[in-house]
Amino acid sequence: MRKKFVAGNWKMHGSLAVNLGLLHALREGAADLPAQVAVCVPYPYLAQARSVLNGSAVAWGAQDVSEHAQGAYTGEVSGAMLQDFGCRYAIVGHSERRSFYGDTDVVVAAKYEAAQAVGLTPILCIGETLAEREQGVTAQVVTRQLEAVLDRCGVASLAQAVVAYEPVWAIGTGKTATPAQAQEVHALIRARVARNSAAVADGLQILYGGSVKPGNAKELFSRPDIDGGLIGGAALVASDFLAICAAG
Ligand SMILES: O=C[C@H](O)COP(=O)(O)O
Repeated sequence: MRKKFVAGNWKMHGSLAVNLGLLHALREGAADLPAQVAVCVPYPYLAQARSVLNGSAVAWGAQDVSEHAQGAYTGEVSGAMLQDFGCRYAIVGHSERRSFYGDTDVVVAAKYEAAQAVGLTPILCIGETLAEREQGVTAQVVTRQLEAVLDRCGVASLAQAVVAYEPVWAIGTGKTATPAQAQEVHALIRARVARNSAAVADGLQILYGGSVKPGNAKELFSRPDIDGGLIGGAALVASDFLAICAAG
């Protein structure tokens, strides 16, 4: 039986002052929830997340990681540095990284590998754009994105990873995929992994991301292949995020 997992992705939001109240509210509010809970914060706030969340039920992580272990890569942050700050997770392949910063499938797979090399759990984001959905190529797109990682790291690596299906057209738009639409793609992802390993597919947490709110979380999370959510905007409001976590 897979445990539900709800992760917040703060994106480029926050300040030391604003984060403080949010982190303390999560520390207290998530104490007795059955779901696993994590927040992925901007790099400068990792120390603050560690300081407030250490010893709590809430894990923390980063929103990206370099594919390089170390060296002359100005502006990059390595997996080992994230480990230094107690991170458990690193998001890789978020559609905003893919579209704004040119992260290709190959780069995303390299980042996934770099995260795992230091013991971080990558949260691998995959998902189609609106144009791709309208062209009827959703299955091909998510399969291609997943296979980039399968080809590089093998199916066994997914036993130490989380996948997040995030249809790009649903991110920050208020347009949530219907539970049936999301379930269909989640089942397809799990079936593709099962072609390589039924056991890994069975244990794999596949999160849904894209305009998840307190009002739609329960219905989404009740679908058999939806194991929780990767939450953007609603993760910035403690009561909303905790309500979503409680739906898990
Ligand atoms: O990583 C989170 C997703 O991009 C979802 O963002 P959203 O909940 O604001 O739509």
